[in-house]
Amino acid sequence: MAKTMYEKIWDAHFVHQEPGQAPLMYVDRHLMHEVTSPQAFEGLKIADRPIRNPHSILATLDHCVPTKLKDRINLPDPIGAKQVQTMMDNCQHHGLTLYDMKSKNNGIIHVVVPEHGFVHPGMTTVCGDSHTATHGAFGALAFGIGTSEVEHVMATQCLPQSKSKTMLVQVDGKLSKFSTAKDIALAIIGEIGTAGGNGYVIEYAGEAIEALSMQGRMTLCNMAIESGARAGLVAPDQKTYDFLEGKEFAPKGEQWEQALAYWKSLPSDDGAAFDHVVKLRAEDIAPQVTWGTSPEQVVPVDQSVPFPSDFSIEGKRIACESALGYMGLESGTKMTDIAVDFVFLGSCTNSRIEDFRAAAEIAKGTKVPANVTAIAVPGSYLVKEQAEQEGLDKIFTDAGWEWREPGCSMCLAMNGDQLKPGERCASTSNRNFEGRQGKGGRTHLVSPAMAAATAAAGHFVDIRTLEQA
Ligand SMILES: CC(C)[C@H](C(=O)O)[C@@H](O)C(=O)O
Ligand code: SF4
Repeated sequence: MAKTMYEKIWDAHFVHQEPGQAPLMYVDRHLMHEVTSPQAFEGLKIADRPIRNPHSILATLDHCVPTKLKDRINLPDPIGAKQVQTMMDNCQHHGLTLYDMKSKNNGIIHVVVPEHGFVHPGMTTVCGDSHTATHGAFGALAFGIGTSEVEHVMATQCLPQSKSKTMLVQVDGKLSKFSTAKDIALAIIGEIGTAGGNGYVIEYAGEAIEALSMQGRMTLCNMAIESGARAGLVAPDQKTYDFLEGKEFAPKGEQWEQALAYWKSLPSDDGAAFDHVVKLRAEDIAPQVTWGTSPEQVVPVDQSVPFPSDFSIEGKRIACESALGYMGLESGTKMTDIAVDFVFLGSCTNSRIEDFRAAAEIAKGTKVPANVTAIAVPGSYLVKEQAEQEGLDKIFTDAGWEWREPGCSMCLAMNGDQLKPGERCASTSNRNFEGRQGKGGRTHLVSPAMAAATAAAGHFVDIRTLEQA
């Protein structure tokens, strides 16, 4: 019978099912950061259990890590400092690979892991972090788990998992040069809503997805979780293999050939049935900006803040009213008339080298207005190094941006980088919930190029109009 990629990975990792209980799935890779692991290590200690496969684990420090160099030596926040120290102690005790703040490999877990080729097509991958979906870009089944599950996986290398339904999101046609993977991700969420993916694993396919670079596919899969899906997947292809070949944790020699043969068997079979299919045309996807407090509250940049009456479903109408109040916005305001106080270029959605290249292209020769703060935060030290070699840091600092050390930074207010109440931010991250970037902070999600144009103008800009100028 024709199978989807998800079904193939599922079948290959099925271990056992007790009657009346969820199936047990084998876990290949376990990613870790300092926020969701301490209680799991504590649980192991109390039960006096070892870690079953320390080699399946790769850990980093990212969420609590300050991005100002001077603060990285003595962390100003005692809670963050304790989480960081606990992670270092736990990894040392169990002999785990940890990219700590002194490591040249340090950075955000979902940026660092692909840099070293740690996750391969067909692998099951978990992490106590919802944006684990990022690694679906490699055709791996990757998803976030809770802290008690982190402990369970460390002890057993298995996870009780119910089987998901399958959704195909097919994006046909060609994207305009102004739109990016981020715009595709936001447009999909705008279309299906933040609950649209509930109970599903999404496979992204179609000409526009095939045309994305590996980094673009990571951005897209990163946001699968924001549409409510368990995970996002893109079929592996030559781009995937080229990306992985030669990386530290990629198979070598004969094992590479064997792996390649397996990877090539993974894409969904012709005629495989999906439980739900959504189709979009890439040509229709304009640069997107969120106006509300949920990623689904999004419009193309040339449109206006909606009216509650635009929504026929009552829940969405109420959500619109509440979001407008929190965001301090009036219906009918053109998105391009909304001024910002802050611009954040970073997060595991958009802090890879291609993101900095795209933003720098627009930032070049511009000046951030005096009343705007713009920070560029590479996702890892390797991204930072590469960007500096290309002179991108200079482009940003010449334009009045701050150039920071890697970490989650202003994606979430956990490390000193945050908005003040009422401040408005154009952000390349993935969540615009109330208080996400600081209590009372107002977040608008955009692509890196849109963020750079916003930083230069002090308000949102339709980047499609820039070239004609
Ligand atoms: C801290 C962590 C549990 C959280 C997540 O799961 O996503 C964080 O990374 C986030 O983006 O909100
Ligand atoms: S960058 Fe943001 S979304 Fe990604 S792991 Fe860090 S906090 Fe979560």
